[in-house]
Amino acid sequence: MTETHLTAPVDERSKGALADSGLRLSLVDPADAAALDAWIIADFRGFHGRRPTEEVLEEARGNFGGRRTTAVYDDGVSTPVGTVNSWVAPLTVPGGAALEAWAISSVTVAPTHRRRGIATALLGAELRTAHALGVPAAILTVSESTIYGRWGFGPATFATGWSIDAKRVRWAGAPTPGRLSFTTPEEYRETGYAVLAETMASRAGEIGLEPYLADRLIGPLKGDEDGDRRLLVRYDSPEGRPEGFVSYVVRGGEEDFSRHVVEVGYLAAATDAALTALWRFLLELDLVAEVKAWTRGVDEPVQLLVQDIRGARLTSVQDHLWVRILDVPATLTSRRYESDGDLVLEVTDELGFAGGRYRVIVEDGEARVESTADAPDVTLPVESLGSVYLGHDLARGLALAGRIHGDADALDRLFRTAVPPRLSTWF
Ligand SMILES: CC(=O)SCCNC(=O)CCNC(=O)[C@H](O)C(C)(C)COP(=O)(O)OP(=O)(O)OC[C@H]1O[C@@H](n2cnc3c(N)ncnc32)[C@H](O)[C@@H]1OP(=O)(O)O
Repeated sequence: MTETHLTAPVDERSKGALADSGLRLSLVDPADAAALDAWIIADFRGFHGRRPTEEVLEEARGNFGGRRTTAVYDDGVSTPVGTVNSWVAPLTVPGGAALEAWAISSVTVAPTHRRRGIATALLGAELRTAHALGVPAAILTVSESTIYGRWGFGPATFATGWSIDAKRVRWAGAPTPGRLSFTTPEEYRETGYAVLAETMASRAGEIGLEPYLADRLIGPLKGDEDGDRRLLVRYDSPEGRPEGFVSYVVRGGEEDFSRHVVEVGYLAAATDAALTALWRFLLELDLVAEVKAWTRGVDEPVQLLVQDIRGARLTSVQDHLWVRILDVPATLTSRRYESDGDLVLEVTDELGFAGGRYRVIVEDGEARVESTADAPDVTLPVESLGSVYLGHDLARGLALAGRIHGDADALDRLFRTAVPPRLSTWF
């Protein structure tokens, strides 16, 4: 039987390193409810979440069944002192293909055991396992931007936050035909999966979502404090085709009933018509003073959709998806390019997965990648290659920071895409 992320054995090197510190690295059997519950409790605690109720645990056990779940145990301590899980997710790359990527989540180390190398062992194990299985890249979204560079990850997409003064802005976008209607997660789930799949496939940087990640966007999970306040509105084209939805919560209004605040949970739009219609719906809600949204793209057009541009304020821009390339030829040939070119890249990789000198020849938007001994045009660490891989315009800044050497402009021309990559959710 071919090994998969679920069946590959635990990484011997990390197991040995942890054993030297009296700790035990082990996979959690998804059928072992008690072990999985203890892992979930440790995971929630690691992110300062509340202790999960029985109902939340039951749901989470189902959600994590398809993931490789790894724990570090300090024998005698009832919950794991380290957690991580992983699965293989389709990452949309420029041109629209799906690259198999090793998605990593739930990296936690108990505060009682921090800074003893547990995360180092966990991340090393993940990367070696992914590499051994032939998965060409690893991806994650991060709690802090200071953690993952050391393991060869580079920030590859950025996410924006918005605050829109709903009393100030007036719709200035195109007409929005099509139909909006309230729905419920139960009623909409299957349709919502399809809309999400289309949305995710339409932009580099998005990932195909497991049912759990999709459910989280369509409707509340158990234990969601806002579960009974969350509203769901669908958009269907004039022809009746489902193309988008928005979930949101309305708060406030206590002081002044005409000044509620709308918090957008998620806005999915497979088409521009869905995007504009859903923004318009949010901005024109009565009794609302402010609309807040997060995890939008760096090219979110909302300012251009209203008359008073300053009524739509960008409140945050932050690194979001981080990419770790494990196989340079496989990743570079899977995406498309918007101009042709020929570049020799010297990639350095301290962890030894992806280092080497590669000639990248792009013709008609498709790349061939060959090992070469020719002089490099560009020398860069693997994390910088991860940063430019999905098309973001980061090459110049990385060159200024000394993290790309050589002809960064040529690298930029070859790798950058007209539409920047985006990841619109967390995982
Ligand atoms: C994909 C995700 O899941 S993102 C979520 C990450 N998890 C969290 O934010 C939860 C709270 N934090 C934690 O659980 C832990 O602090 C972790 C997982 C971030 C780090 O675990 P530790 O076992 O303490 O890390 P470890 O001892 O292996 O440290 C490795 C190196 O990273 C550094 N490091 C660890 N955490 C951080 C941090 N938050 N910021 C900066 N550097 C860090 C260490 O100083 C060490 O550096 P060195 O090799 O130069 O000495």
